Amino acid sequence: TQSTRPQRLLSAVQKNATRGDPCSVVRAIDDFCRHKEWAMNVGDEKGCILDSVVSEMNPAAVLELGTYCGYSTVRIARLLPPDAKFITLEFNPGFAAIARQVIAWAGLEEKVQLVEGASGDWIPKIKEQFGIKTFDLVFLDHWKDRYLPDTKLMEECGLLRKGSVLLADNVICPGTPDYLEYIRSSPKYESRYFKSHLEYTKVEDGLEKSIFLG
Ligand SMILES: Nc1ncnc2c1ncn2CCOCCNC(=O)c1cc(-c2ccc(F)cc2)cc(O)c1O
Ligand SMILES: [Mg+2]
Repeated sequence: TQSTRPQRLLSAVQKNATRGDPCSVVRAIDDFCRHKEWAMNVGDEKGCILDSVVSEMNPAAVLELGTYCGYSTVRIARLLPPDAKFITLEFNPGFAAIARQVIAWAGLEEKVQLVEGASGDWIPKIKEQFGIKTFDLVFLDHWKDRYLPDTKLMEECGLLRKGSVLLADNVICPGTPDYLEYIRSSPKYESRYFKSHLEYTKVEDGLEKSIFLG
């Protein structure tokens, strides 16, 4: 039977990366996506911006919306302090199955809780299910038309505190116009755009970093 692109990406990790070495897993995925098959990981260029945001925050509680193959999950988890809580939500069971194996190859399965399901269904249940009060950092990288409704949902569910950071991928390509309009005009957020490129291409894209002011 035909393999899927995520399966071929996992094979490239298992072939070229060292078990237990997150950086080699990140490098193997970037090499595969740059030289073999493009895939919608945040990539190396935007990944460096993600790394700097995570490192400067040293977050105790992180939420990722949209795991895909686990590339950004590994990038984030490798930088977290030992007892940090990190939840990543993936809707697609096929993607989730691959991501679990990529995260395990990096040796980070203890640091990440991968939950399968839709963000809109899970966000209201996170507090009770995982004993999390608020998130210090949320990385939005799922359906682009879910960024805005899910941000409002996180506000309503009290998952954000003064100083919580939302970091949104793809605000230019594919684009999240309603989210950008809301977050940049809302008095509840202080936003900044980090100009970059769509992963593995010369097309413009960027990350929007927004601090919740409470
Ligand atoms: N827990 C959840 N709840 C709800 N929905 C969920 C979910 N978990 C997953 N999903 C479903 C959506 O997951 C994938 C979303 N990501 C993208 O679509 C994406 C697309 C491009 C892209 C594609 C083609 C181009 F030509 C140019 C750019 C680039 C990117 O960097 C992207 O991130
Ligand atoms: Mg993305």
